[in-house]
Amino acid sequence: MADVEALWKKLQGAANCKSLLKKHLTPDLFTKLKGLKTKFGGTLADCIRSGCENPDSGVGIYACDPDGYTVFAPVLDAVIKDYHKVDKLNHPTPNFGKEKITFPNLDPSGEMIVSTRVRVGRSHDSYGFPPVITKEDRVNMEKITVAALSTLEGPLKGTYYPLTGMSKEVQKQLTDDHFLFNDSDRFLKAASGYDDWPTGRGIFHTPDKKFLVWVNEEDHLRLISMQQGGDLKEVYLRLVSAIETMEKKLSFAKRDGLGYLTFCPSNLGTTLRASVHIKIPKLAATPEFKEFCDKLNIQARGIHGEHTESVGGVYDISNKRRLGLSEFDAIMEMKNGVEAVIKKEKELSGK
Ligand SMILES: Nc1ncnc2c1ncn2[C@@H]1O[C@H](COP(=O)(O)OP(=O)(O)OP(=O)(O)O)[C@@H](O)[C@H]1O
Repeated sequence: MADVEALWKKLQGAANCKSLLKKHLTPDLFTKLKGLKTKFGGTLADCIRSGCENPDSGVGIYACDPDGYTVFAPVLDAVIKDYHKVDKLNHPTPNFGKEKITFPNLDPSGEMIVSTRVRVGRSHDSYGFPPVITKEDRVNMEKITVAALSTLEGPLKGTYYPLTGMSKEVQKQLTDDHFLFNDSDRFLKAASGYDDWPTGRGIFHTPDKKFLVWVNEEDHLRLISMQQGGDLKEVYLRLVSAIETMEKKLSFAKRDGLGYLTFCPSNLGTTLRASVHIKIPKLAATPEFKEFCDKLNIQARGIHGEHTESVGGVYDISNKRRLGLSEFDAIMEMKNGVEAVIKKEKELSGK
C-alpha cells in the first residue's frame, strides 16, 4: 500500500503532467481502487507505476493483466474511451473483410512508400501481463507460443530465434532493419516490460521476413506482416491468414465490448496498427501536419518506432483508432489516410 500511495503522491505533484491517467484517476477513484487485487494478483500500483514515474506519458496506465480490465475498469474504461474517442465500449466482433480488400498498390510508382507493415497484438488468456508474471511464466508462455508457431505451413512457415544467446550484432542488425524490438522504451521499462530480459523473448520469422512474430515483447504475441513497397492488400491478407490459423491453436484474451485485450489500453480492440514508412518531407514541414493527420484519424511517428524522430523526411503513418471499429474499417481508415497524405505531398511538390 505504501507503494501505491507514493506513486499517487508523485502523480499529484507532477503539475505539468497531461497524461490520460492524471486526467481520469480522480482522488475518489484512487481511494476506491487502491486496495483491490485481480485474480492474477495485480494491483493499481502495477497499472499506474509507469505513468507516475514518467509524467510525460501520453496514456500513463497499463492493465496489470486481463482481469485488470474488469477490476480497474472505473479508471481504465475512462482512459480507453478518451484515447479511442468513443462514448461507449461496444467494440464489434472481429471482421477482417477479406473479400472486400480489392484495392491496388497504394504507391504504384514506388517513389514514396518505402515499406508497409500491419501488426496485431494477442495475449494468452491464462497469463497476466508483465507486472504480474514471473520468469517461469515467461518461459512457459514462450514454449506454448513456439509450439503453436512451429505448426504453421506454406508462406507462414518459419523459425523461432530466442533472444537469449542471440549475438548483439545480429540483434542490432535486425532492429536497425525494423524487424526486431529492443529494450529501450522507458515507459515500458517502468511498467516491468523488460523484467528478466532477455529470458522468454524472441522472434519467429519466415525466411523472407515477410511474416514475423514477436514473443513476449510488450504483448505476449505480436503478429506482424511487412514488406517493401505499398502493397497493403498483400501485407494485410498475409496477416489475416496468420491470425486465423493462430486463433485455432491458442486461446486469446478477449472481453465483450473491448475486443482483444493487450497490455496497453491504447492497443486493445482490433489491436491493429497498419503503417507505411513514407517520404513526405514537404507535408511534414508544414505547421498543419499534425492537424492534417488528426483529422484523418492517422498518426505520424519517427521511423524507428514510437517516440523516435523522423529520418530524412520519412515518417511512419498509421491508423490511430483500434477500438470501436472492425479490422476492415481500421485498414480502410489507414488506406484513406495514406492516400490523402500522398495527394497532399504531391500538391505541395507541384506534381
Ligand atoms: N511500415 C513500416 N515499414 C517498416 N518498418 C516499420 C513500419 N512500421 C513500423 N515499423 C518498424 O517496426 C518497429 C516497431 O515500431 P513501433 O514500436 O513504433 O510500433 P509497433 O510494433 O506497432 O508497437 P507499439 O505501437 O506498441 O509501439 C520499428 O522498428 C519500426 O521502424
